[in-house]
Amino acid sequence: MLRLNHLCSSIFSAYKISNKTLDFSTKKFRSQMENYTTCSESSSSSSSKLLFRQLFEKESSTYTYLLADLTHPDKPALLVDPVDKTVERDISLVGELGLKLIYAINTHVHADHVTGTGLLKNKVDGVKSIISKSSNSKADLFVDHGDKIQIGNLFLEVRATPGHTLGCVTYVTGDGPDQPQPRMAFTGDALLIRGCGRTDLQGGSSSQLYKSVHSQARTWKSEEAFSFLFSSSLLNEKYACCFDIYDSVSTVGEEMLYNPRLTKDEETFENIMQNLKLSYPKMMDVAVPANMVCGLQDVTKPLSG
Ligand SMILES: N[C@@H](CCC(=O)N[C@@H](CSS)C(=O)NCC(=O)O)C(=O)O
Repeated sequence: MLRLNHLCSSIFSAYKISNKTLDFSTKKFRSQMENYTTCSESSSSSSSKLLFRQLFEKESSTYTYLLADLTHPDKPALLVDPVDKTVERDISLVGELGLKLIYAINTHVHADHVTGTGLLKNKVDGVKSIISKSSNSKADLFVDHGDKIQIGNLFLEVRATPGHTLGCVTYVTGDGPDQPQPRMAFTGDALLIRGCGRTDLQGGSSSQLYKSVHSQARTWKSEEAFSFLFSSSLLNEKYACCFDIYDSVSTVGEEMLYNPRLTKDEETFENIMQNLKLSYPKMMDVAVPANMVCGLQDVTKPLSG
């Protein structure tokens, strides 16, 4: 409940976006928020019911997300950005909840940890790995901007958000009366809570990241400002000095108002990004090659790509 209160206090205020004031305290929005009280299940007025879990891996400070359609007879599920070190935890949880894991999907080729995708494929029958085509990695299935990933009656839309890496994508829960509300955006490391992914490695570009976020923002309908934003990494300084569990979620609208990097003009943003002075990720030389093959530690099955 504390968590809900935190969300409410940061969200239930009037936000001004593109000269349009959005009232976050509406009755409708409050009732939608109540679906997140336990942070585990979200229902819409439809027959689909989303199960949602945010899971954390301490060493790399990575968030993994578990999503499933609870109303479908198979309870199909997917994991967004699994980590190799926490694969057993993820498999146990999927089993305990009676879910059928069908996809292990990645937002991009990570540099700070090895993806759990390969281990999941080896340990759970039928799991397929997914990554963007533009990542140039190996996987079972590739996605491009505009594609949809179906789990039961729920789906995720794929939105290209390059800039942190060349092939970064954001997965957004579906739009429509039978899809959960508010929508949820899984941004990987493109847009972080009060920050963004670094742009100095892996084909990164600050100008491209700026355009990715702002061009997406222009396409958002006013209600989408309410969408929850879930990243895969925390801002480096946030984790190092003032990590607070309540900062594990934001909204699209909140970031468009308060993100200290992306609310600046493009030139200032590029200047900020050039002067971050972040150290080289500890796992980079191991993680990137492993993640280019979706983390397949022991390649038993041929993959396309
Ligand atoms: N300390 C970590 C790496 C920290 C880091 O560089 N984080 C990345 C995301 S993972 S490549 C990032 O983009 N951070 C942005 C920021 O401003 O903090 C390690 O060595 O693993």
